[in-house]
Amino acid sequence: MSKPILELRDVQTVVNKGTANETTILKGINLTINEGDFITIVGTNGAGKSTLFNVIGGNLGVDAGQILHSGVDITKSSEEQRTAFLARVFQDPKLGTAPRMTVAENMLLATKRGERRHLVHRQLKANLARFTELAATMNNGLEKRMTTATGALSGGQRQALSFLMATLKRPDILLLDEHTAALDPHTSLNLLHATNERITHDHLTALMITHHLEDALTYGNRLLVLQNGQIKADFRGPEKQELTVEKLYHYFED
Ligand SMILES: Nc1ncnc2c1ncn2[C@@H]1O[C@H](COP(=O)(O)OP(=O)(O)OP(=O)(O)O)[C@@H](O)[C@H]1O
Repeated sequence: MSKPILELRDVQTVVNKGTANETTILKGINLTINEGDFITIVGTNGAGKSTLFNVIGGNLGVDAGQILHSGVDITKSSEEQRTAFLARVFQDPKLGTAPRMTVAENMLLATKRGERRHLVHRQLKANLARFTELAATMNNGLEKRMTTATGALSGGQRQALSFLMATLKRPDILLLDEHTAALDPHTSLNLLHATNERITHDHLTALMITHHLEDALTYGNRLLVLQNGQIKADFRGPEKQELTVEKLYHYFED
């Protein structure tokens, strides 16, 4: 049986505390994520999806409740500490890569996620063949640009690189925050296929926020609907397989 890799127990997050704008964003989130879960997350604008990733990633503190990683309480641990076991890919292709460094240099840095990082050129040479092979799995010509500065890549190639970097050193938890939303339909589909391949092949545990209901249905073994800071539905296995866009769409109606 799969083991819980991440647990959120009655997590609440309040912003603008003590002011007239005080708002509770996450209103008691209870969530157990098992090893190998690939969870897609949908919900209306402002439902709290990115905030959920922020509290998991440690970018935002919690005001009540607990977060556990493999049974260990990490509620108070910093964002930096969590990078040892967690990786995140954002919507913006510019985030997650160093623009002046080459593709290969960025990949080398990514192998040291969660450690003190510095580039050793000897290691670059030793890893180049492996990095090139990995880049080729992205199916977008990234492997031909290993010595190109990342800032000169297309948005699709840069986002593919961000994804590769997030998974190069196996994370216990991979957070995908609308990571294909800024890409054109073809490039987006290509990255989604590559994402699914990597998650399935490496048995990664991943959470993926998307506004595309078809994608939320197609990928993963679980689907969460977030509404107004709460988990409104949690579909798994056969229940998820039987879901349709029409049924899911009801959650978006007033
Ligand atoms: N640091 C913050 N300070 C004040 N309000 C915040 C903060 N972070 C999030 N919010 C508010 O909390 C609510 C949830 O935001 P969040 O970005 O998590 O929603 P979302 O589901 O990711 O939305 P979208 O689909 O538009 O990306 C929004 O109303 C947002 O304005």
